[in-house]
Formats: sequence, C-alpha cells, structure tokens
Amino acid sequence: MTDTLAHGLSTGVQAMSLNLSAEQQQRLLDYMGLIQKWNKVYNLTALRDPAEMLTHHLLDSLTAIAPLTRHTLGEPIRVLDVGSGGGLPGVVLAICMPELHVTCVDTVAKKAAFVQQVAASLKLTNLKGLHARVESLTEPYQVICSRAFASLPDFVNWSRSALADGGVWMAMKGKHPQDEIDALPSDVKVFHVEPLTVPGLDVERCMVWLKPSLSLV
Ligand SMILES: C[S@@+](CC[C@H](N)C(=O)[O-])C[C@H]1O[C@@H](n2cnc3c(N)ncnc32)[C@H](O)[C@@H]1O
Repeated sequence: MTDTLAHGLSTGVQAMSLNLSAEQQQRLLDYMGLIQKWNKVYNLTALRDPAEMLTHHLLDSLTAIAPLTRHTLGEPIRVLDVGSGGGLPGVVLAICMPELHVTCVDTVAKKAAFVQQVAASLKLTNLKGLHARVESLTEPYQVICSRAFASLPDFVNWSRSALADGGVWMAMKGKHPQDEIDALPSDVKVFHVEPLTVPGLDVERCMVWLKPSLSLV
C-alpha cells in the first residue's frame, strides 16, 4: 500500500509539473500517515481510505503550490491558513515551500494541537498550529488562504484584521463561486480566478484571489 501511495503521489506531482524533492514527497506521505494514525483521536477527516486521502486531500492541496509560487516568487512571506483543520493546505504549503512561514489557525484546540504535532514530528520549523478564532488575529500575514472553510464574504470579513498592507487572500474553491463573489463587501475585489486540475479527480476546482480594493498591489 505504501508503495502504491508513493507512486500515486509522484505521478500526481509530475502531472502538476511540481519540482519536489524525494525528501519533500516522503514528508507528504509521512504527513498522510500521521493523519491516518491520529484521525480517530483528533477527528480530522471523514475520509478513511488512503487512496482517497491521497487524491481528495493531498493532491487537491498540492494544486495550490504552483499558483502560490507564482505569487510569492520565492519570498519568505507569512501565510495564514484559516480553518485549517488537520492542516490542509497549510501543512502541504510548509512542506513544499520551506521558505514560507505558515500558521494554521483553527477554533478546535485538538486540530491546532495536531498541526503542532506534525510540525514537531516532521521537523517543520516553518509551521505553527494556532488555536484561535481567526477574527481575533491581528498580526499581519501577506497571504491568507483557506480550503473548504466558509463563503468568500465570511472568509474575508473574518480574517481582514490579519491581512498585511498589500496582502492578498487566496481561496481554494469548487466550481466558480459567482454568487459568493457577487456578495463580497464593496471594498474587496477579486483580481484573478484560476482553474485548478487535481490529477486523478474529475472535479471542478478553482483558486480565487482577492485583495482590498484600495490596495496598490
Ligand atoms: C470543513 S473544515 C476544513 C478543514 C481544512 N481546511 C480542509 O480543507 O480539510 C473547516 C474548519 O474551519 C474551522 N473554523 C470554523 N470557524 C472558524 C473560525 N472562525 N476561525 C478559525 N477556524 C474556524 C473549523 O473548526 C474546521 O476545522
């Protein structure tokens, strides 16, 4: 099974043209192993089948790497993953983009504790699990991301106090969320929507990029 998962991961990584070392791919597999091991204790995901976890969680989260890399251009910025749960996509970002400083915030204490445990086990010094409501955060992040978290209006309204000057939001969504875009506050605008393809999954996914409309970014 382990070999099958490793093969599925490297095939997906190639399909996405990602440049990940053998060590990074092993860490991704180790992360999946930790989710499987602790899922019952921490209640991290409804998925139990490792092959499904690979496609629906790991490969799905990996689709964020290329767009985020195009945005950061290798800068060591601070990234906040809102409603990160077991660390998706935050842990994946921390593994694949070691220059980033990634904080995964969740209101559920044991989910934040799990991310802390992942950081320690996988020696990810650029990863932190934080137990808090995102609305309470004020330290600035240059990119605030989310996956399967909330509607776009709630996402930006609840996290805007943590957005750095010139910062952007990056939301991983299913099909193009026109209704949510139409309901955004007037001082937030979408500046890019890009389709995402998850290898091995026939689903609609997109990345929605947003920023305060007065920003000069
Ligand atoms: C559906 S889960 C998504 C988890 C993960 N991002 C993923 O893709 O698997 C949404 C998470 O948001 C967290 N959450 C809900 N409201 C929140 C808030 N105001 N601040 C921080 N986390 C919140 C929940 O505890 C839950 O773990």
